[in-house]
Amino acid sequence: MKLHRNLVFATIDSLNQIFNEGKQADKVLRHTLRLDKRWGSRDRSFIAETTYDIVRWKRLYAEIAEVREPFDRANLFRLFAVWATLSGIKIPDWKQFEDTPTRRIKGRFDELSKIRKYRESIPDWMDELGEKELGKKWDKEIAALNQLADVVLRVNTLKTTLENLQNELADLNIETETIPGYPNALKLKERANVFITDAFKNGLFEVQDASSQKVAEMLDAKPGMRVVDACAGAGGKSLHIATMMENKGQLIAMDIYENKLNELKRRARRNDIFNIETRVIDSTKVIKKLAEKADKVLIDAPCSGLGVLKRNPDSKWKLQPEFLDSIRNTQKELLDSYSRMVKPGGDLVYATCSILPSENEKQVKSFLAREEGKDFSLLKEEKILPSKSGFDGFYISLLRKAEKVEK
Ligand SMILES: C[S@@+](CC[C@H](N)C(=O)[O-])C[C@H]1O[C@@H](n2cnc3c(N)ncnc32)[C@H](O)[C@@H]1O
Repeated sequence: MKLHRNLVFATIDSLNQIFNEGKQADKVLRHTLRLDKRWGSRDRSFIAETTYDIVRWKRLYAEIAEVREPFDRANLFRLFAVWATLSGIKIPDWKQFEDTPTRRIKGRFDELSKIRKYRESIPDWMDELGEKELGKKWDKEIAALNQLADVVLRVNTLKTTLENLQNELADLNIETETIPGYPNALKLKERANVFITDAFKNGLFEVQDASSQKVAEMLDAKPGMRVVDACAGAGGKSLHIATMMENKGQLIAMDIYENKLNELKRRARRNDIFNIETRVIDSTKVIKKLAEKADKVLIDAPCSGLGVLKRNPDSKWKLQPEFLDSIRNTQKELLDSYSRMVKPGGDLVYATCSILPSENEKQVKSFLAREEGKDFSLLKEEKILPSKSGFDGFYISLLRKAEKVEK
């Protein structure tokens, strides 16, 4: 592969914004990829994939290159040279790459690969936490979380069928395959920008990881029910739930951020979904008003996001251990407070995109032992491990509230 100067420079500029200006990788790339109209899809893939690779392997590459943060431009080129050398790409004779020690890079790689926190390129605290919570399993999970995520679509069954969508995409040379056990999912055989297709613009599918598609399935909302999606965000799960409800009944989508709910409404319109009502949680009244009124409540809780590192490798560097303590506290509060919306005999689904027991089964266990959870019992739980599923790491549990006994 020949390296092109403008693509390498665009990659270096993106890295500078992510590492030195604290910007989010996906936002930076969205902006960078719009900068030059002459770039074709291969050029864009090069910039995006290389940037993500260097973000993912930042600690390992920095250790190999013997550079420390904050990275100046020369250091960013050194990280790039490590990436290129380890990818088997010939380093060009540009002045930025003068004296690149190719042999030393390979030697340092072999040496550092013996130590997990370098091999998997993660902060010390994350490595310690993973081992403490998952023991021997951590090795496999963190390795799986460093693999590139597949692109998975969820078919909008209100507007098309899996077969029709598969054919429509195939006509555009976007080949997909079904995934056994995931009835509405299609996996792209090769990465492609599906967002520019008419099928996407017409709401025939959403991009949603296979594990995430299991959440609405566990909730199993039926047409005509009243359902609350209490942490709906931009509505990834809400859209799926509303689709399963066939637009019949009421889905109340809540979040503390109005802008996320506005995005949800936009997506709902594209999907031809009409039974979602949004509510901003700006006081406890919003929850109280719905006390014991919902057939089903989903708490897709804010979490560490450790299960989705494949997709967001920069969160390895943005996450802080103190955030984890506070988020566990939030999860506990949400379970205690939002579970009150479930009517007797109704269901509560608690889910996270984390693989840490302290955010998952331990939260549920202590909820069931508290006064607030005394009427609930655990019916099912699924711990989706990235090493086994090949998709994101998730935790999903189904709790049922007891019927009221007449006295
Ligand atoms: C895991 S994300 C939800 C993702 C969303 N359900 C989806 O499928 O796209 C967690 C959401 O919880 C929201 N959140 C944080 N604190 C909250 C609170 N106290 N009450 C309700 N939502 C909250 C966040 O804004 C975020 O959108």
